[in-house]
Amino acid sequence: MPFDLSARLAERRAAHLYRRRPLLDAPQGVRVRVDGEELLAFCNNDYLGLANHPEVIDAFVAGAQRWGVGGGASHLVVGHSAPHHELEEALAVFTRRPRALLMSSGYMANLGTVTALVGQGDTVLEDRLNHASLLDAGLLSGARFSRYLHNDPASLASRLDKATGNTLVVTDGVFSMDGDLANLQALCAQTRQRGGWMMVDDAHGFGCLGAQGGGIVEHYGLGLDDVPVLVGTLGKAFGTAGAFVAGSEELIESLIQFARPYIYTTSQPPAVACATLKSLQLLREEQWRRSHLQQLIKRFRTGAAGLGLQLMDSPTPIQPILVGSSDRALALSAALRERGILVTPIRPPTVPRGTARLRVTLCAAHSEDDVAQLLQALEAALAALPDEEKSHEHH
Ligand SMILES: Cc1ncc(COP(=O)(O)O)c(C=O)c1O
Repeated sequence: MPFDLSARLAERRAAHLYRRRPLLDAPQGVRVRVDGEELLAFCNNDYLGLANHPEVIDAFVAGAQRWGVGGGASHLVVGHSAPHHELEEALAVFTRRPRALLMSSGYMANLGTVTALVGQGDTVLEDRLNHASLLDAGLLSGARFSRYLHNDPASLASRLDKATGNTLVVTDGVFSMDGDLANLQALCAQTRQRGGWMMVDDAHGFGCLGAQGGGIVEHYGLGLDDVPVLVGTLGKAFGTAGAFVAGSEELIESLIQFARPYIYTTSQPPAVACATLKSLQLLREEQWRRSHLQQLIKRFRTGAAGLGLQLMDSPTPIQPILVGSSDRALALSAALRERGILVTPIRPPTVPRGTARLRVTLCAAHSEDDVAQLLQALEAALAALPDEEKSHEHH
């Protein structure tokens, strides 16, 4: 009997780490039907409310009529179509980089970029709280792989001093499970000083940070020399699907030549690129989405602090409530659900042990009333938890 899968599954269940998939029976949005229940949701990454925007849907439908459905081949064979190309040009303008390359997902963009840039004899240094796709990419690359303390330029500097070969420093722009920003100015300065290259995955910053939604590099005013490798994803604030890498002409040409997850996969449906072109336009032009989101973030943080909840240092729509143990996170999420609110618990190994949390995400499609409803439900849910479940301490 080579595989004892049932023992592995039982172990996961016993540790309160078993995952199940809520079944969504509605378009993505603020009011959804999940597992047969109508719920007010605070857990998707559709930060600007574009996933279900009528103009984005129209662009997608018109794109399918004009270009068909399937990409049909990989980009290097005959799958690179005019909408993909147009989107790449628009993304280069948007990111103020010479070029951009469209990828099928953020996971693949990260895997493809890191593995194309470093290999045996090189070094890859990552924030210890980076997204799983970046950590997997570092391991797969075959380069010497080391993780520095979260957002700590001194910890990065000591590793840079020991680095060999080409050195790639990799960080999330906005940390996906905490919502805090990378300390990019200091990290970039250390990296440049010691001849490394900085790669930023700004999956959660694009659309939300910066006056024009240009993400963390716009927020800090960082150029190509500071961040030569910039990754963004299109399934979050853009509301569609896919990802991109932006940088120099040479970087993009190198990825086309060497990034295996780019080369050996079918291109995304061209209609998705048509939809993304429309959502990019809305994301840039409709500034009110970002300012409304900022209002909601302020309202939530003030209310949650008033309830004594342990928040994180986050100026972004990702507003986790630290709970501690996995069973407490599950209990609080269930208590909210009984009150008509959906907030998913996040448990190890997605976050470090003892830091299970409810990852509240806010979205421009929420109203102030929705946030007030969430706060009321949180107050009632906390009061209803059994005594041992009430502590807000960080275990
Ligand atoms: C920081 C970060 N990078 C990359 C990804 C992966 O992007 P995608 O969903 O497009 O694969 C995610 C989440 O999905 C993320 O949070």
